[in-house]
Amino acid sequence: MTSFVRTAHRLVIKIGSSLLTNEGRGLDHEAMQGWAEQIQFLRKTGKSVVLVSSGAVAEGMRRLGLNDRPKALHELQAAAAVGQMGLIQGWETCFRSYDVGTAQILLTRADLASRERYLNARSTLSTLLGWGVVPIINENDTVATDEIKVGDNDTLGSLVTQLIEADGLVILTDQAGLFTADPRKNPNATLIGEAKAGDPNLETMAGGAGSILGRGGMLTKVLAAKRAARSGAHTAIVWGREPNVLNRLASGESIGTQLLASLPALTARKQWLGDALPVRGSLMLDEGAVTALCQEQKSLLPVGVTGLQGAFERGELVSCLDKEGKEVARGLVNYSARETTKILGQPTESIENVLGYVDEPELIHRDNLVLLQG
Ligand SMILES: Nc1ncnc2c1ncn2[C@@H]1O[C@H](COP(=O)(O)OP(=O)(O)O)[C@@H](O)[C@H]1O
Ligand SMILES: N[C@@H](CCC(=O)OP(=O)(O)O)C(=O)O
Repeated sequence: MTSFVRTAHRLVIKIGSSLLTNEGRGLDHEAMQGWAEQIQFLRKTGKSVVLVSSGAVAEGMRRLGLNDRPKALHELQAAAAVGQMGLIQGWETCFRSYDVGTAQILLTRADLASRERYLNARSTLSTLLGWGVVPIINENDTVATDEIKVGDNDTLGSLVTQLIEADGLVILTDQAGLFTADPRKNPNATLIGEAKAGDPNLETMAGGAGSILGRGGMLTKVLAAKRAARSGAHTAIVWGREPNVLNRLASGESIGTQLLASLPALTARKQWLGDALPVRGSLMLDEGAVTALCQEQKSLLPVGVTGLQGAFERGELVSCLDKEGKEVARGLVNYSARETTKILGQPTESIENVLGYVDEPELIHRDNLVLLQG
């Protein structure tokens, strides 16, 4: 088993809060220096690296002397603002010692959901990489509210992987990798060396965060791998304190867990459509519609829809669910929820009779549809 990192050209490396802040005791400058040195080594071997760094809230809590994560949103946002200063200062100092420039990029889901801002972020990141600068990304926690936030940096890391079309995502965390169960709770859990990204069994093994510092736990990492795989990228989940972890991965040593992409990459627009936009509702599909979408590469017609949920508008993203409620696809819907309620189950020829007009013959056109296999 060889690590995919060896042949990757463009990598996103994500480092979690508890690793960075020494389990909340304060930024671990020595460890940061070690990762910066290894990233510099990777860059010297011709790889481009984008860093996704957590730790703003954890470091803010330490600087403010808070023992518990603030519950009030304004306090959480303020703590993140305090901690982000230390975080970026720390990274700047580490990379500066190797004469490498850094850039701070703070994003929210709203930035990624707007096609224009998404493309802007992409060209800024490409420009920085072209200049040999290491972009350091975090969520813009100081302005992020529930409606516009990504919520955890594993997800953000996978969105950035898609954004820059990286071929690998490396998640450094506080466990050796993905285990068959949370090793903090189950001492008999064993490490998974390699699996297929998107394998639904992985989601049942992965639990929540291990400490008050972490956000998503293993589940968000497994889901991040699934998303990254949609753009053809592989994911490694590894213990960040493993000596020389990044250099060893780059030399091909397989450490931790590798979740490998097995499907052809979606086009950049379809990745954006399926992952960056918020889902506004869902459509329940009959078996014929699921077959038409998943096996026959067809558009979704109203006749194959048996029900819906949500108050979506025309042009918004909706989930397509099979009879068991499993999401099989996502797409931009041509009719609002109000209109869809009236035409569901109807043949396309009846749309005009029922609504008095026809916007499009399909409920979701194939070009605006993303299949979610795996
Ligand atoms: N199946 C699993 N394998 C490994 N760790 C797991 C698993 N399920 C849950 N976890 C927990 O996930 C934690 C890592 O996630 P998290 O706390 O969010 O860290 P990070 O800050 O690195 O994102 C581990 O400390 C562990 O307790
Ligand atoms: N944006 C937040 C990090 C959120 C997060 O996902 O944390 P983690 O699970 O430790 O990667 C912060 O900087 O505190």
